[in-house]
Amino acid sequence: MTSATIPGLSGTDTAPTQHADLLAWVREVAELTQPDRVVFADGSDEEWDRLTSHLVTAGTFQQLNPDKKPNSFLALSDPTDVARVESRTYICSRNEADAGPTNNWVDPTEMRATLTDLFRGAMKGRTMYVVPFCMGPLGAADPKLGVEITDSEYVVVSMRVMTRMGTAALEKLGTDRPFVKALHSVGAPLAEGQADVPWPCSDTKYITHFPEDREIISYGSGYGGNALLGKKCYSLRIASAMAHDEGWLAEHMLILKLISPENKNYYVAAAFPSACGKTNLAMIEPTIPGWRAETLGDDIAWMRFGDDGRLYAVNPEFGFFGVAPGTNWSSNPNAMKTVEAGNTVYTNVALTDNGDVWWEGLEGDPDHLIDWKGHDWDRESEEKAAHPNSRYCTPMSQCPTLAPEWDDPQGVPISAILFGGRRKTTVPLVTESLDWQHGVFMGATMSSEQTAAAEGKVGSVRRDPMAMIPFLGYHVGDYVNHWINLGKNADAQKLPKIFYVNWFRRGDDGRFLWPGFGENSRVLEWIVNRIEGAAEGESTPVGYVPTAAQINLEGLDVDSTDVDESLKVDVEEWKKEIPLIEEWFEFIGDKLPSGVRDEFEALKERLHS
Ligand SMILES: Nc1nc2c(ncn2[C@@H]2O[C@H](COP(=O)(O)OP(=O)(O)OP(=O)(O)O)[C@@H](O)[C@H]2O)c(=O)[nH]1
Ligand SMILES: O=C([O-])CC(=O)C(=O)O
Ligand SMILES: [Mn+2]
Repeated sequence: MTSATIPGLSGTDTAPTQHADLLAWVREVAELTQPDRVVFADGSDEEWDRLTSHLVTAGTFQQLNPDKKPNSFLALSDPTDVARVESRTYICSRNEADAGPTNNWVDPTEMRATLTDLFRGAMKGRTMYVVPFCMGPLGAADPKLGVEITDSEYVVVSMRVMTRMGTAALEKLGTDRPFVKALHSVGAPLAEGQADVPWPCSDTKYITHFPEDREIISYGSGYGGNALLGKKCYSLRIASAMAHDEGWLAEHMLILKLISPENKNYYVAAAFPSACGKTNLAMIEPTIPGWRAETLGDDIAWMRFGDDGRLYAVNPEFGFFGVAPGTNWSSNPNAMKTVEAGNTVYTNVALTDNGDVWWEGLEGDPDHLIDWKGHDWDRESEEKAAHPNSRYCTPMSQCPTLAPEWDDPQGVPISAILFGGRRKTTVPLVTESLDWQHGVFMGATMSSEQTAAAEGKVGSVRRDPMAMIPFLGYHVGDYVNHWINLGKNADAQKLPKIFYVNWFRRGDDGRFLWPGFGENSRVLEWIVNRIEGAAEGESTPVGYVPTAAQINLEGLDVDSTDVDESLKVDVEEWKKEIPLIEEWFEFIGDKLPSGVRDEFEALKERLHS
């Protein structure tokens, strides 16, 4: 096929690919959506400059002061388009039963018909970008490719930061390699002569996944996980379905490398729900002497067993899309150094009078700001200057603690898996599981208070299996069973040990009982020592939990009774969890594996004996 048959691709341009399926799809989408022009994104610096200049002219971006934040930009979104929209997110599997009780489902034929209507003419007045990308190292034997078609320049520049995007990915596609189709529109066509708004989007939103077809279609939102389709949509929802079929794991996990005083490396993967501390832990600065940490990923891990029987993890991403509020030079200096290096897109933070950015929790005490809604803000203002889910989008390569092996297609062998949520009560600072099956039970029943990362009531507790509830591409019962089966088929000696952590337990007055952040290295040290058989822990009804005396608290300036409280296993509090877990298991239904039910019965017995 020649490029001339792609409507909108100018006659003098030729499509930079011979991939027949890709060209056919591009033509089909262009015919349906009727953009003014079609552009293949190459990921070059020249393209970045052109698109960021365009976004500045359009009012979407403000260029930040280059002395403070080189080559960096601030975007203020439409106030209705600030987070993932779980209520508008669908898993359109062929059979409703395969989507399971945690997902919205619509019959795929019906959903495609709805979307076809919405996409008809949806890109009028806009440019349609064809964005080839690769999740995970380009050097992988079987690179995981995708192409996002989008009418948002904001998405193109963000995808360049977050994924291996452009010519290199297009070359990997060759003429016939399979790829995930990821179609996106902000859903705001422009009539002839109609002026654009800085943040086009639609009141109608659909974030849809067709797991059997390995396809994503997203309409109406320009923000984060709704629009950067390589991230949650591909690397978790679609990839979790691939992983289930192919015997691997696609997880909502950071990947961290710990280096002990003896210079031994330990790789840890940790699943916490959105806005519960993954990015912070991924970039931890240990406070205990002799320990160092390096970063491999802050949000997503793909894990598969190696020939040696160990579980290896790679991070499919290329950048960090981190929560800004609370990030500062003391809580997360490495994130600060990463963004200070420039080349960063900030969304919904506040603008200072000297062209820098500010958010709640950042150092400095500005008198005056432009807040995330574009209004004047001063210290008397009642509204927050930055949206609680405001984000920075920044290249991983700028992270000062980046592990040298971050781009290795082999991945890194995982020694420990951490699950953790945000719980004010009940859940101890750290608990070691009895074995893999018990660890899977912990993950399957983990719970957390709702945060601002998705729409919904902040603070209410929900069950969130392995922090995957918004990101499962199939039935939650089948997912938990997949975890059980991987353990059954593995060499138990080589499986990572599973731990449950909670940095967020609180005292009566609402204060955090544990200082968290860099001090979490003390918990990590205990975990590593448990792996080495070199630390004590108490056997409790919920698993092995250290006493305050069993973790290294040297030099820590906190009330020791607070540490005791953070580690307490209160049997009466745990008994109150039982009906909640019961309810959760009923909700999952028949597909819940029997091994997990056995663990529940055993827990009940231990709590009552
Ligand atoms: N008290 C306490 N707060 C923490 C700790 N670690 C992170 N936080 C806070 O939790 C919030 C979210 O932290 P992040 O590290 O950005 O969370 P995340 O899991 O990466 O979130 P997503 O990017 O949405 O998936 C921030 O406000 C942090 O300041 C901790 O150890 N203790
Ligand atoms: O997906 C997003 O918009 C941001 C994110 O990382 C999350 O919410 O977990
Ligand atoms: Mn994060």
